[in-house]
Amino acid sequence: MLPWDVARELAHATGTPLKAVSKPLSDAGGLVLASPLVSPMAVPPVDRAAMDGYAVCGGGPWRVVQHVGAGCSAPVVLTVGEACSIATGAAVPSGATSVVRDEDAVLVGELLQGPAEPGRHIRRAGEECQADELLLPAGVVVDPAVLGLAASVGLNRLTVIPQPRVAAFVTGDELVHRGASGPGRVRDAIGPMLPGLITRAGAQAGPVQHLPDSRQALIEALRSTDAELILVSGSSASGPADHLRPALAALGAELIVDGVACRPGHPQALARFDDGRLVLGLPGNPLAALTAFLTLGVAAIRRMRGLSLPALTFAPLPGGVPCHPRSTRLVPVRVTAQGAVPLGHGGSAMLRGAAAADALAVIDPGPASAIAARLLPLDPGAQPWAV
Ligand SMILES: Nc1nc2c(c(=O)[nH]1)N[C@H]1C(S)=C(S)[C@@H](COP(=O)(O)OP(=O)(O)OC[C@H]3O[C@@H](n4cnc5c(N)ncnc54)[C@H](O)[C@@H]3O)O[C@H]1N2
Ligand code: MOO
Repeated sequence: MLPWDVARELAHATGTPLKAVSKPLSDAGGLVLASPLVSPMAVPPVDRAAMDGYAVCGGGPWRVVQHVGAGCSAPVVLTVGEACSIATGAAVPSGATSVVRDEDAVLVGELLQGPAEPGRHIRRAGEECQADELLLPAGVVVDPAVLGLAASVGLNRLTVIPQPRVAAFVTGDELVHRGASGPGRVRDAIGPMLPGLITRAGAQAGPVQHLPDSRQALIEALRSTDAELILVSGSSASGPADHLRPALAALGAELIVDGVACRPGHPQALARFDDGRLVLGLPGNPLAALTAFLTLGVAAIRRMRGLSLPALTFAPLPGGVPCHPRSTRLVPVRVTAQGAVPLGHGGSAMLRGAAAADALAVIDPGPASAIAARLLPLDPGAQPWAV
């Protein structure tokens, strides 16, 4: 049974970043830069007007000689005493010393007057970046602003790490997928959570497949997929219907994490096949499955995506939360301006607390109560935050 932090770091270390590929910008969103983003050109490439108005040369008054639209590429030259009307973003004519905004411009006949400090309202060539300048290091998530930046420096493609593929097998003869639980029937609450968790963690979710409680069926399922990460729920303990560890042993997988000292979620397991595929065992109790995915699953996926394991930020726990003497407690909390407030309903078979929560408070083992805790976001796509 490994301490929670050790298990999480081990899961991260066990993942292997996928091989970098080149993708058009339209397919690169959400992936991680595999190489630094370097601008191939100076931006802006030429001096541009920052306002709609008039480009002027020297002191006023000026005679308006022509118009320069944003898409105008013909060379325009101004000499002292001349002006041309200009649109925001248009290249300023050579000779222009300033731009007078429309609202500051006074036009009397063909003569223009207005304030014209040298350089005013002109975006200088190279002001945002120079050619060959490093803009972002490898390891940054390509979010919308990164896509826009890449486009604005003239790139059509990015070198990125593709999404890992995640297969999901939900086991349990007692499970039903429609209608109510009852004697001998338990409504599957893990299957509906997995696609969103996988997607929000930045991976590609295959269909959730349901398996009977059969060692052979599990062995065949594990053999059948080439996904980089395979989730198996509901076979993690040591009962007669819990086939995960025997199936992994039969297939020669290496058990990397065999239980984690946390509550809920202690029977979780992580194993690796010779070909590098990882298997994550999610305990059958639904909150335990969720905590296991957020602990080991997110850590392994982040490494496969080329991301580090973020340090979690602390928040105060008003009133304190009792520690467990030996295990890390994972407690559903809502993050407020006053700190992280436990919501109750955090038993391992319940999702009511988690569904209303923003995060799990990570309560380190100890003899008494914790007055602050790290926060593990319930949304695996969220950044850890502080209050
Ligand atoms: N002798 C021991 N028994 C148990 C231990 C233990 O250490 N020794 N650990 C308990 C804990 S903690 C957990 S968590 C579970 C883990 O069990 P499994 O991963 O083997 O899962 P099951 O036994 O199949 O199911 C446990 C529980 O969860 C319900 N379940 C299963 N799958 C789903 C699902 N998809 N949706 C909703 N509920 C599900 C299942 O019906 C059981 O009630 O083991 C404890 N026992
Ligand atoms: O640890 Mo179990 O995973 O509490 O429900």
